[in-house]
Amino acid sequence: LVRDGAALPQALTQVFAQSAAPAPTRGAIQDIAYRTMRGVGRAETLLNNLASRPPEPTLLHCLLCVALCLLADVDDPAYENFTVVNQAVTAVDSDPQMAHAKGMVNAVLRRFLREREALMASAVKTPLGMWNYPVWWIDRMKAAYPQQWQAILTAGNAPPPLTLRVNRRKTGVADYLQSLSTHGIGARQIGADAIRLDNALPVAQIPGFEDGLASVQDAGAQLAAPLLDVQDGMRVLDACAAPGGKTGHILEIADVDLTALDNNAKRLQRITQNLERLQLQATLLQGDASTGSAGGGWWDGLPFDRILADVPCTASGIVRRHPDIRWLRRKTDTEQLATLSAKILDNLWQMLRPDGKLLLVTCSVWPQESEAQAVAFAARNANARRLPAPGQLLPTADTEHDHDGLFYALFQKC
Ligand SMILES: C[S@@+](CC[C@H](N)C(=O)[O-])C[C@H]1O[C@@H](n2cnc3c(N)ncnc32)[C@H](O)[C@@H]1O
Repeated sequence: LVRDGAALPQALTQVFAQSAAPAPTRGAIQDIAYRTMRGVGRAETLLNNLASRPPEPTLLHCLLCVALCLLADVDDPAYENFTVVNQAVTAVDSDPQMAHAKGMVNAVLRRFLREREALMASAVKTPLGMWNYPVWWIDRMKAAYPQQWQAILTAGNAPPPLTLRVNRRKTGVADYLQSLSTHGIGARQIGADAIRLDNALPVAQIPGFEDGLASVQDAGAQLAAPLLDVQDGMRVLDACAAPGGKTGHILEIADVDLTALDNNAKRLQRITQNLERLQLQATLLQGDASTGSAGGGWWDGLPFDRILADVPCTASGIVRRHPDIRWLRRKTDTEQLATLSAKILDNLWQMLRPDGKLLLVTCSVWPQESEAQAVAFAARNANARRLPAPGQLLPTADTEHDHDGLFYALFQKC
């Protein structure tokens, strides 16, 4: 399904809708799927070297790639080798379309185990086998970040930690850490409101989650609401708001009149759910952030004091959380999304009051969507003064400062 263009969460939802698999099996399927997204480049390289005539990219090809991903992961093996081989062979045997290939699958996987060292050494000589990203992605990263490209690609292959945002309306970081400790959950503070758990947990096991004491949000994303500099009584627009991570944070920080806009009705429902859990309120609107300043659209014509523009982007900075993104994106997506974002920014700028502030956010590391976008916006709008903000944050898996790759540029209207 992902090969056909479906995002992994949607692909898994589709698979689970057609299966009666119990919860633990679904958990295992999900884990294998995410591992596969992180390792499929190497697995395909291995398969090309292992099979004299690798199967067409059909179910059989996918199954071999999944098995090779699991067998190649010697640092964090999910299963014993014999389990992987036996399960792969059993799966092939149980499908009338694939059963003829049972012997081949068995032979390929066993040969891999016999010759693993040499095969891995050969696979990592190719960029795809070494880094597990499309080659165009690797080349672009090298060009954009000649010094850091390897660290960025490595960070994107690491499993993400679970980072929480403590709801300061309900509790404080110290008290919440204490509560986690009482529940035997190891964690540390990594930002003003950010806590990183030592081990990931299902949200149902996070103390006070259902009562809105904490939300799941990357530490880098938690910089948005404080940077926006919201004060009680302000009129604030969160322009590309769904699923509402930053909406919730803004409302936790100040009593503002907040409009949360998104053009996707289904995703807007997720803002409703999140705000209900946090017991906070906003006006939710479905609309296109790139239109509406000229009247006749979703905007009521009253200027905003603050605008958060968390524009749609390639999400190239959050690949460790969404390892499928690298395989779904096309090289040309960056330009298309940058063009849309520029339109959104210019439109929103008309809705900002003089002296007001607009914060541009992307979860991308491609300069075209981030720094170049900010520079071009300032060049187009002479009344935009750029204020200090972090700029490009590169993803890092450092335990003290762990965060995704994000970009922040703050503008004030003169
Ligand atoms: C990066 S996500 C926003 C994440 C969100 N701010 C948060 O912190 O949870 C970008 C959002 O922009 C929305 N979007 C895309 N194009 C849009 C448009 N033209 N107008 C409004 N929203 C748009 C998408 O549906 C998506 O929900």
